[in-house]
Amino acid sequence: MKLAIIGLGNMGQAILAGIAEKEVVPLDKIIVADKRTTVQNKLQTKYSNLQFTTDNKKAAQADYIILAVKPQVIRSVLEEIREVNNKQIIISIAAGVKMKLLNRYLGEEAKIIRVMPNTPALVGAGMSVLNFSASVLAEEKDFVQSIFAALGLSKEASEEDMDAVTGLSGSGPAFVYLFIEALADAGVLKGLNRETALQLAAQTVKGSAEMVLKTDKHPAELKDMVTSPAGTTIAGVAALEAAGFRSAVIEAVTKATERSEELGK
Ligand SMILES: NC(=O)C1=CN([C@@H]2O[C@H](COP(=O)(O)OP(=O)(O)OC[C@H]3O[C@@H](n4cnc5c(N)ncnc54)[C@H](O)[C@@H]3O)[C@@H](O)[C@H]2O)C=CC1
Ligand SMILES: O=C(O)[C@@H]1CCC=N1
Repeated sequence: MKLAIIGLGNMGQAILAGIAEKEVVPLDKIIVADKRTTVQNKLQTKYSNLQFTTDNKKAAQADYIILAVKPQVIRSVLEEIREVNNKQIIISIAAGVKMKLLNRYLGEEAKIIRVMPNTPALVGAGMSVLNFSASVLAEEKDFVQSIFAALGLSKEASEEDMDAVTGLSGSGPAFVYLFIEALADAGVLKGLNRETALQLAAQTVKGSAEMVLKTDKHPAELKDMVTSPAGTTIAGVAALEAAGFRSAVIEAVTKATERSEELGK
């Protein structure tokens, strides 16, 4: 069994790092392809057993092929690999790129899996959402699920949900980083040193997220637990509400979802 990753940018490298860390696929069974040879130098120093190529057709001989190129270049890569590929499993992580388009290039019977991962996969804390074409066999599904489960949480969704998934968990890390940066800036404004402020901000977000995931409590209940009558927190919550924090976040996910829909056209 051989795995290829085509496109070793931010997300391709995050997936590779997660696979290497968890040893879910041995590195000597992985071939990676990118047009940039500078990526090769960097990756070969880091992972000595990895096979690297600039030839997508060579990578497309693998059994499972992860396409981690941008939506804007995926058509040209599909053109290249479709000459080689016939019964392999194609895993596309491209935002907005629909099954219909992938089928147009690879055939109606092609085994295609759409996945929307996110960059925290790099540290084993990713969120990946998978959508399978009907022709993918149970054991193939299991194998691909095992890869993404090793990178964090993984779950299945219908294709119609994939744009919203992209807007929320695909793009979401960037929104959360903005929040962390803003928390840290506020700490600095109030006299904390930058290093301390950033650590406090990141651990606060991590701990709060774990409370949501590990307790059965609704976020509103968890918020109420922090919010003492006439205390500090309610003063801050009121300021966030006055500034339209919730509607700004809803608008961010809505715009990201709409952009994913656009990329699919
Ligand atoms: N960055 C993220 O957080 C996430 C990205 N994605 C999806 O992952 C894909 C890649 O995104 P990023 O890693 O952010 O982009 P990126 O620009 O960092 O990486 C793309 C890589 O593809 C390479 N490339 C370009 N043309 C190529 C070709 N013809 N053949 C082989 N390699 C080629 C580039 O050299 C680059 O290394 C996109 O489709 C995006 O929608 C999905 C989930 C999250
Ligand atoms: O910004 C993007 O288009 C990609 C897809 C989801 C996260 N990053």
